Amino acid sequence: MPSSVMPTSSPSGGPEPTAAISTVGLRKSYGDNVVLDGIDLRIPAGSVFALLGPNGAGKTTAVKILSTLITADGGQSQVAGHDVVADPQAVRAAIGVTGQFSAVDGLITGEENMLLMADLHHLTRAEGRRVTAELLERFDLVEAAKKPASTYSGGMKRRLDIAMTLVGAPRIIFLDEPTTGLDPRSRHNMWQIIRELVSDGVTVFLTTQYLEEADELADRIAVLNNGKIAAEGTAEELKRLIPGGHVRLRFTDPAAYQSAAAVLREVTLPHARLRSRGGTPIDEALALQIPSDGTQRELRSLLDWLDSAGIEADELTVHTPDLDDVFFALTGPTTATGTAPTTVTGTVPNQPKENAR
Ligand SMILES: Nc1ncnc2c1ncn2[C@@H]1O[C@H](COP(=O)(O)OP(=O)(O)OP(=O)(O)O)[C@@H](O)[C@H]1O
Repeated sequence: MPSSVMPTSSPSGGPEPTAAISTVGLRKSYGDNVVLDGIDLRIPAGSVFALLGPNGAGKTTAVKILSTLITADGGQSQVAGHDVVADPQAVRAAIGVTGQFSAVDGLITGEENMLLMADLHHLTRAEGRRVTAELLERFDLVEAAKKPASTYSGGMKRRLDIAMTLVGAPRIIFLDEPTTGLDPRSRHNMWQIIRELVSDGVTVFLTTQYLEEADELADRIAVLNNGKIAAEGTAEELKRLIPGGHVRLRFTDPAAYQSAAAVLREVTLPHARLRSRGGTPIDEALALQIPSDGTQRELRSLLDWLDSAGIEADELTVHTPDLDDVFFALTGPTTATGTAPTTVTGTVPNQPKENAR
């Protein structure tokens, strides 16, 4: 299993872009719990960086250190060209932070929340009103502006939270799990907002549990595990690190499924869960998974083999590795708890060599 840290230098060999955020040997422990065990990061200005990791990996801890909320035990960090320990005020002036727990005060209106933020940033009254009006418009909150924030939906609250973060026009924004708990539409809206921020030149440091989110947004992704960066690179680079391609055969007839599974030795039948709805047996997991790199040559060979073995699936899909595969491969089996496989894995006997890994 790959565990090396990928190079962060510019692949073109040209001069490296200015780093908005960089860390060298960052360390943090709570008692015996070593949370960050020497983290090196270099995040170019104007890019989106996603920090992935299982629950408790230390993502929020990293955000807190870089945003000067807590101090590291060792190592160095620079944000917007300022050392976080030597010059925390300068760092704070350059950044915005939207945490997992909203800064929105539910008792006052959205507009009042924004004006409060403008006061905190020492904007004049007129400037505060101008910025507030502009941001409420931009985040589609004009209609709700005069209503107490407690009446807002989760997506509206999150938009207000980001709008409040932008009052100070930060060049670097930390978004700690910005879409947790949002429905798919609100999540896509938030992604659009993040893309717009980046097109304005803002650097985004994102932590997320959603691998799809990192895939959609991030220029570079780092996977944090056991206190270290297990891998770092673009989504494509990370996907290439691990084998995970497979062909999935799905059956609607349990008997056809079982005879195919018998042919594909080493199957684990208990994974196939038979369910009954309204008296009709429906098996959502009548699926077999066969390792494959998805090339035309391999697929042709696999189809020939399936024909010769008398296996006829109702659906055949080709899967290339996704970030889920990367995440599970790099962060170990314990993180897969609760995600019991819905497929069974078999090897194809007597197949041409390239089909059986
Ligand atoms: N103030 C604290 N005192 C003691 N331990 C802490 C403290 N803050 C965090 N930890 C521990 O540090 C580890 C990392 O926590 P952190 O919140 O950074 O993880 P995370 O990757 O953000 O997790 P999640 O995805 O669940 O938010 C956890 O084991 C957590 O229990």
